[in-house]
Amino acid sequence: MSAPLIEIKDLKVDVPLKGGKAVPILKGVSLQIMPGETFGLVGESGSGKSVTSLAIMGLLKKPLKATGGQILYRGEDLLTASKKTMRNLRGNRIAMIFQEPMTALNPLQTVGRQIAEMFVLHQGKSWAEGQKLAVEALAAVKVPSPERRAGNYPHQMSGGLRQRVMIAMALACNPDLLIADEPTTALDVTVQAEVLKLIRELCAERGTAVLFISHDLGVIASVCQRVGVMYSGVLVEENDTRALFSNPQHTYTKGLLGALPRLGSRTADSRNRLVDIDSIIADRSVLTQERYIAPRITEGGAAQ
Ligand SMILES: Nc1ncnc2c1ncn2[C@@H]1O[C@H](COP(=O)(O)OP(=O)(O)OP(=O)(O)O)[C@@H](O)[C@H]1O
Repeated sequence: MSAPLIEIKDLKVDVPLKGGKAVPILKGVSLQIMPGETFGLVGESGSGKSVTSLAIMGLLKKPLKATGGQILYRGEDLLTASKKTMRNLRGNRIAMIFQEPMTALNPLQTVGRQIAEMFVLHQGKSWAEGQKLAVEALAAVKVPSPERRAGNYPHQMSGGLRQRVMIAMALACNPDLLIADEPTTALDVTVQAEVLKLIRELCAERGTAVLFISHDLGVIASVCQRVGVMYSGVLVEENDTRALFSNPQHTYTKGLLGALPRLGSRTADSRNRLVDIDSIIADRSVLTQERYIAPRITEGGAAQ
């Protein structure tokens, strides 16, 4: 089995308070993402999914503070890497797309120029070459009439097209890892399905690993090979997607799956009702004390 691309070991992130106390945000998260693997992080709002991804990108801002653990990328600890190293990695080797492309795109520049800039800054191309590559990148994400569209400003595009532009920018330098934080949450269902298909296909073609963050189990199931379930700053369960969906081990995961309405099956519990997670367990703090991390199964069938 090859070495992990990203290995997070016992990552702790706090918000320090006056008087030396701190609010724990991540309480010792450990996970591995293999080269080319699509890893999903699922969990309710506030469970720590975005903070985990910001830590990988080196973008934790005050008051958030990494207070322990390691984030190894090809063996180098990103928590102690220099600002210069992180600048070189971001956008180039590790790229990110967000829920709302308008917050990441510059409203005053054409999308063609913004994509071209990736090639100029990270690959030393000339602007003329960058513009040509930008049109090719738009074509690769299936934007119709890419040459004409390269001259559009972000506000002249639909939400779905803007997300395609973000994907084109993120994949411009063929990163090793794409972090996708709720990339389709703001899109309507048909556009969402197209964008998910695009991410899946492009990353598989290029061998790009994906850390896919979502609160939507259906989306995770359609994209990811392996899934981690976060609850209150703890990775409470991790398994291959199929195994996790067919045989959830952790009480919270069972609750999440029980709360999903399913076509073709009227019952989520024996009384035809969807499960309310709060009704499963009265004291939610108990949930973080339980963990189930399934070993990875290698191609030969051996557990690691
Ligand atoms: N800048 C900040 N200052 C203080 N607390 C923060 C900050 N950013 C995040 N938090 C806290 O950290 C916890 C985890 O937040 P995070 O954004 O990672 O959750 P999430 O699982 O991504 O949720 P969502 O799906 O809503 O984005 C939350 O309790 C949140 O309030």
